[in-house]
Amino acid sequence: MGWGKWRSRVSCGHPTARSVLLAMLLILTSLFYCLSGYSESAGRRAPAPPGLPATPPPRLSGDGSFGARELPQAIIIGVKKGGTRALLEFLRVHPDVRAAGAETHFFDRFYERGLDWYRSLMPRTLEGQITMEKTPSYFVTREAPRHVYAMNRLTKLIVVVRDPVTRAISDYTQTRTKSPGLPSFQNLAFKNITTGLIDTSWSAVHIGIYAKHLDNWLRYFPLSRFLFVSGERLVADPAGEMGRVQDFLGLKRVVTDKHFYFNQTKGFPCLKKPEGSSRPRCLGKSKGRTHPRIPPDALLRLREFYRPFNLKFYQMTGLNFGWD
Ligand SMILES: Nc1ncnc2c1ncn2[C@@H]1O[C@H](COP(=O)(O)OS(=O)(=O)O)[C@@H](OP(=O)(O)O)[C@H]1O
Repeated sequence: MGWGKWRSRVSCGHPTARSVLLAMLLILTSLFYCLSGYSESAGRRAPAPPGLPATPPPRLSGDGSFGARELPQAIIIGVKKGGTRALLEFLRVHPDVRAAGAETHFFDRFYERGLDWYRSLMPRTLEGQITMEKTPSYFVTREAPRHVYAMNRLTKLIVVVRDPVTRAISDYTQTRTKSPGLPSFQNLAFKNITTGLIDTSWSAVHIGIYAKHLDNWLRYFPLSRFLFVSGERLVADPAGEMGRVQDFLGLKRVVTDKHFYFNQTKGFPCLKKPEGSSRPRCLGKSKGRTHPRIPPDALLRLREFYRPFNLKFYQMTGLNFGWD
């Protein structure tokens, strides 16, 4: 069959030629849709099926590093000299915890700098990791609960508490390290040593009135939002206390007794493998200082002073810390 004849057959609409043409058209059309559909899904995110959230954007930051900085979901708010550094360092061993290393003091000193500034201090986190920070002065700062509430009323709050008498001596020991000429502990703790009148305006004494500070926080947060960690048990049984903390934070119990050993020289539990290191490490020299000897009658008077506040604190928290 010659070219002319073929052409005339096609143009004349011969049935065989028509079906061949139709088949070719169909193939071409489906090929076109296939190709255009492919390029669409490669270039754009497919819409989420009804009722399901759209695929979250990848947590890649502008500079290409992984994760995003988030505001903390949990904060160690106190207390100063309670064992807050130990707790944070123990938590950082957990792969799902990322924490700001230094105390940020956002809610007590730098609140006017705003939440974006605060967020910028946080480490990057991946999906499923929680962001934390510790600033022990929050617990005794009047405005702190209101500020934390304004950020997120569901923030989890951890308070490491320690016998207020030992805590006061620890606080004093730290101040004396920085100012060697400081008067004696009893000189500062008592308005009048003979009458035994306590100077509650001295911060080392004031911080230990836990019931009073907790009262201020309870104006904003229910008790269920708090976890009270015993500073004494954190030393005597770090793994046990860490179990409670991980449960409270909704974390798998990853940090266990396998992570700790008791360092006889330091007199404290230390980490076998701290975050980012494969070598054992204890906390620095500023943690676990030798305390000065305080006269027994001064200690006794101070214990008497704290007793009713401690009992109130046990009642408020439903926990007996055994300080009396
Ligand atoms: N594992 C371990 N290693 C060393 N120290 C430990 C540990 N666990 C708790 N502690 C106690 O922590 C006390 C210091 O508390 P903080 O970290 O809250 O102090 S601070 O407020 O941040 O300055 C610190 O107080 P001092 O003993 O008075 O120095 C320690 O008693």
